[in-house]
Amino acid sequence: MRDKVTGARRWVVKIGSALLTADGRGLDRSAMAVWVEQMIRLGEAGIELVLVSSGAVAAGMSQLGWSSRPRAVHELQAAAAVGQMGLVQAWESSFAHYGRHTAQILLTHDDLSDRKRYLNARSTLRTLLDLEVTPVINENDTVVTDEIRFGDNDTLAALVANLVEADLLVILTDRDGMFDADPGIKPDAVLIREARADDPLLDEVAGGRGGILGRGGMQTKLRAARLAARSGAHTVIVGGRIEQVLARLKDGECLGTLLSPERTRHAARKQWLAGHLQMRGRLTLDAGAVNALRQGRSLLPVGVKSVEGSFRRGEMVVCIGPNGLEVARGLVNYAALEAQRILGRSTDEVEKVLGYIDEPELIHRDNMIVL
Ligand SMILES: Nc1ncnc2c1ncn2[C@@H]1O[C@H](COP(=O)(O)OP(=O)(O)O)[C@@H](O)[C@H]1O
Ligand SMILES: N[C@@H](CCC(=O)OP(=O)(O)O)C(=O)O
Repeated sequence: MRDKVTGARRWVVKIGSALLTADGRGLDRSAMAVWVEQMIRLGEAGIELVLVSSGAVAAGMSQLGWSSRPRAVHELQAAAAVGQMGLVQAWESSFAHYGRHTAQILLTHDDLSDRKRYLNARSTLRTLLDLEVTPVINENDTVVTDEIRFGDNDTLAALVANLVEADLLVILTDRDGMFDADPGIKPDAVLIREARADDPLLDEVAGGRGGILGRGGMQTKLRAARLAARSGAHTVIVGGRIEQVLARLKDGECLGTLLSPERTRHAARKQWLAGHLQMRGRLTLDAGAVNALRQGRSLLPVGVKSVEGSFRRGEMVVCIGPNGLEVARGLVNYAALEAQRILGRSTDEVEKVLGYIDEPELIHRDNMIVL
């Protein structure tokens, strides 16, 4: 029984090219339908799920009648642009059987390293999850080069897991999990059931590159598990063709390889916030807001008495109590000029003052450390 898996409420599921495209013969729609059925059941069990789907290049190659993966990046990008259409259509129509919608999100790593774009992507994803729409994410292959060359949706999936604060990253692939050697080279290799993501011994076993369609191999999956672990998420690398794989994972069956983080999600997030960012401004709060923050709630504009500094959306600010002492720090949802205009205002008034509303919170509790 894996309680970290059965207890996970937010999952990121990544499906690699090799699986999705039936080893190069176009999209495997029947396999997609089987995963969708399981994802729908997970949703019914109260799990929020984000899908990271590769397969655009492979689908495009088959639509264009190409039998071998091109080397030139512009050809890969063209194939991805063609294939992405079919890929999202296939997901959408499969979810539509259950009266559910999907949403296409194309991201690059740069989008997630810029704090403003990071927050924007995060609000969109949160909103989609609230609307019970399944986001289907792929790399924005038209504008990336290295990623498309190396096939790195594993890393993208891990960054998405950090972004949405997933509890669990499930990487579905064409093997049953991570073996102690590449099973393509050593047929008697043994499946690793569980390990710590940071275990250095794993570097040796994950040495090989992937197949002709998927490109990352186990190396990128291991790196993804380590990245996901930074925000406290567990990763399962598991065979996507195993019958009812997602449902059985949810039920706690020991399928695939479970890679665990060294820290809890809360500790990981705190460390990330504490270590990486420079303070750009100060918000002075009233006593009510200080209490709310101490009870684990978000900071609303209504509890803010003054704003100092020239910060932008997504930057780090410090929150000071009425006694002048620091209470919290966090990533702010509004730039300084806007924050000035909405301080002391109720949530209803924010939209009237600004003419729009990004988020009701000035700092969301997930983006804050209370001291
Ligand atoms: N230690 C290992 N355990 C399992 N598979 C491995 C290992 N090392 C290398 N591989 C290779 O990685 C491949 C899966 O990666 P990849 O082709 O990139 O798939 P995907 O498209 O699912 O990302 C497997 O088919 C396997 O040959
Ligand atoms: N983003 C591209 C390539 C990503 C890729 O190859 O990833 P993977 O198969 O998961 O190793 C695509 O959709 O084809």
